[in-house]
Amino acid sequence: MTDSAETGRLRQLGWSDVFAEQLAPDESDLHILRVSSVHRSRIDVIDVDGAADVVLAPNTNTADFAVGDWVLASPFTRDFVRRLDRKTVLQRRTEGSHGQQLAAANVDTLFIVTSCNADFNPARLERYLIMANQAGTRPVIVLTKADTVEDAETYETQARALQRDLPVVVLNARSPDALSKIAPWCGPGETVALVGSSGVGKSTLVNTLAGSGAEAQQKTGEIRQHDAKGRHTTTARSLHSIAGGGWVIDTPGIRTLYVSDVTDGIDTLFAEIIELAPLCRFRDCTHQHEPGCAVQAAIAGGTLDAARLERWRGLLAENREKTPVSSGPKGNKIFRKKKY
Ligand SMILES: Nc1nc2c(ncn2[C@@H]2O[C@H](COP(=O)(O)OP(=O)(O)OP(=O)(O)O)[C@@H](O)[C@H]2O)c(=O)[nH]1
Ligand SMILES: [Zn+2]
Repeated sequence: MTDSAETGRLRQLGWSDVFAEQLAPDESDLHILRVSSVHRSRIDVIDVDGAADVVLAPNTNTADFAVGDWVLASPFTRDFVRRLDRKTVLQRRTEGSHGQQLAAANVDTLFIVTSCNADFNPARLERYLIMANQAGTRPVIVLTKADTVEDAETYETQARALQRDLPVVVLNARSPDALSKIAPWCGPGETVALVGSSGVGKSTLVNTLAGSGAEAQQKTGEIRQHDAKGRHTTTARSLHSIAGGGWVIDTPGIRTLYVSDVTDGIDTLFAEIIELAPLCRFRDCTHQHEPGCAVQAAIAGGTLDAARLERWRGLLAENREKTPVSSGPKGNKIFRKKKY
């Protein structure tokens, strides 16, 4: 087992008990590494001292790795030994196939970025929230371009209503104080990622997070290394250190992700509807026309937004359509019509 000073340094990299508990006694001497980028035939890793090395077996499928993963390697040969189980994993559905592509692993907080303008779209934000819930990451809504509107509070109120206890941060991504507003989620050892449409300010925020100091530039900038043929290559790292001590994962794939097989995430997002359902008179109530429906009663009473119920239905239907039958969502039965 690594000594406590070493463990303290590993924690700066995002290491936690969830990973330490996975180490077998005979693995105590192995090199602990974090994946900083994934390429077609190799992975880049870092350790507490910066860029490190790992050698994958020939023909390893690097699609099984994600930026943010923890891996173990032999300290002598640098040979890859194994990948540790993930705390959280963000995946994206690949277009035209049923496969899922890994976007990032072990992300603690997902910043869902949108602007105080026409980009603000509750239905799309709900999709991102579902994805974060499903992945096990903590979602935070970041409302950018607050400096361009008079009524930022209107957007903030709408964002807060999307999910219970949802943190919402309103800022100008170009202003230096943006960092202090998102700092609570970016402390030492914390890993964050950003999603959102083009132009909402994700790059601006990543730059703000990385800071502008020489050391930060060096840490987050491009890294030079030898490729398989011994040539020097320059590659962009996807795991950037944050000025406050945390890490931001910024891979090309992560910025736009899709909804699929996310039943649990949907249940969390629409918790107030899920909690009302058992109060309906009929156990298999579809919440459309049945007498004694607690969901319809909440809409009539003004405590539940009818549009939200519709979006819940739409997302469940979409999820059912996109999810392979073998792992079908348990929520399907809600849609099975029954004659009374
Ligand atoms: N006024 C103002 N401008 C902003 C703010 N955030 C971003 N911008 C500007 O909006 C433009 C787009 O910002 P980016 O950071 O490139 O957006 P992005 O989300 O990274 O976009 P993609 O790289 O296309 O995904 C830039 O000109 C930014 O300077 C903000 O909070 N206020
Ligand atoms: Zn009902």
